[in-house]
Amino acid sequence: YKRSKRQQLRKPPSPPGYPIIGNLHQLGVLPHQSLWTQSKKYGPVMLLNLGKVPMVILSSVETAKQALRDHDIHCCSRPTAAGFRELSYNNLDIAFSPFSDYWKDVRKLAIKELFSTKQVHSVKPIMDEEVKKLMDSVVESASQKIPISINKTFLDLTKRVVCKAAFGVSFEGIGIKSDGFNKLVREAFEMLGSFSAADFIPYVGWIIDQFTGLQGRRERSVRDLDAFYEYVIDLHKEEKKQGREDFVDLLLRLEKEGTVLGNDNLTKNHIKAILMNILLGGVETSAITLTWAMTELSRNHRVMKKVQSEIRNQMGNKSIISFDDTDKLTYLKMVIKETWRLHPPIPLLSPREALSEFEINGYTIKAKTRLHVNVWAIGRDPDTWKDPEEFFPERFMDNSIDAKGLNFELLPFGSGRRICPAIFMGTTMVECGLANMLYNFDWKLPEGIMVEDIDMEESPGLSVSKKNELLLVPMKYLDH
Ligand code: HEM
Repeated sequence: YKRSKRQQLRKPPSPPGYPIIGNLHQLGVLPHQSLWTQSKKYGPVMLLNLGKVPMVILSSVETAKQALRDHDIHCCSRPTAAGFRELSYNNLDIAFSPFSDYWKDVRKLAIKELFSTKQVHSVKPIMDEEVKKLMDSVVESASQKIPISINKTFLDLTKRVVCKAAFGVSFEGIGIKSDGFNKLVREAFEMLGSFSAADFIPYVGWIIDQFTGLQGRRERSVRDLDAFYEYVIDLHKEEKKQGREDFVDLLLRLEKEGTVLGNDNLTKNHIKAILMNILLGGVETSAITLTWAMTELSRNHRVMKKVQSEIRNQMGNKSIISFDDTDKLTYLKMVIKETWRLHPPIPLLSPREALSEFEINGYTIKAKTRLHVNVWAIGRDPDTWKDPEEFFPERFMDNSIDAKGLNFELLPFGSGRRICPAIFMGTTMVECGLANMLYNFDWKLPEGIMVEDIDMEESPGLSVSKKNELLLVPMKYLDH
């Protein structure tokens, strides 16, 4: 009986690998790209063996739907991995915690207290103030006709908003230099996205991590982030603040009240782990989207002009566009969706782990298999999208595809039980940041740079940002 059961199992196709390491060497520096190339040969359900760990890559709308909708309950856990474990104080956060009562409770709490529509609305004054500061600084550069780094400008905006909203301090109040802070966040994302040999090769993997320096980098990243959380928490304990309760105040209050999540009492480590999700989730993903959007617009003059005239016609003579003004900006929303199609900030989504056996396309996915949905590949699939390499926002005109996790063609926020809980907050920051930059300024390339010179190279990590700086010269559109 056992043999006949085994014969019924159909393994997904796999590229050939080496003994011990399996397919580990085939991941490359940008795994979403190399896995996309492999999936063209081996199909939309592909099995790789990373040392001892089986990993399935799903690369089509249909297979993503089967996993994240039909079998979500079978694969809504997260695998343990050295990077996730160390950065999340042993999986005490939301994003990397395995499926458990603790995860259910902490996610519920976050949705109610941190990411609700009401909370996002309470952040509106902060967002308006920070956007205004950003516009003032860009006006300076415009008056001197000097190019600015779009990557840094947007990262500056999102970190200022997140620091104020979540940690209650202005960014300068944190005491880390701007570049140091950017590095801290980028390094953490690289550590989260790195494939650590210790996770895949028993007994000797850790030696490889020591040898490659990965272990040292990870320890440094954990230490630096920990110092940052300590500083922010101490600041909150010292001060008797008036006014709006920020995320840290709220978590400290819940700790004091003896809140229980799953079987755990909320402790300082739980708070730090949750702050890690807010910091990393909140700062980079939105800034990455904004930078790619400006990059695509700089390469597509027609789309740039069209979106600017929509914003300028609709907004009249405002000085700042608030996030509740963006409802009418339908073409802007299409531009953002098109950016997410070609440049999803987390191109392989965060990994899932199968809790029990199930089937996709008739192939057996065994319990404990690690799953990744390659949303980057889905966005470029010619069976789903006409001329997929072209940046053409109008493709969203005659359909109701949105990015909220129900249309499997476009999954920048994932789907199912693990979907990003902060879709509203993320979308709001992106729409507001982009609308203001396009409304207040025209943009041109620096002297001697042609459109063909704009590169699209990506930087590795769990989230994938534009590797090189996009430099653009702002020109003030109107004096309000
Ligand atoms: C444009 C902005 C954003 C994008 C594209 C994005 C994308 C994602 C993706 C792809 C996931 C994994 C979904 C899955 O596994 O199916 C995720 C999870 C998550 N995101 Fe976001 N995110 C954004 C903004 C934010 C913000 C602003 C925050 C918090 C302030 C945040 C917090 C989280 C958390 C806590 C999770 C873990 C959910 C869980 O595992 O239960 N994200 N996000």
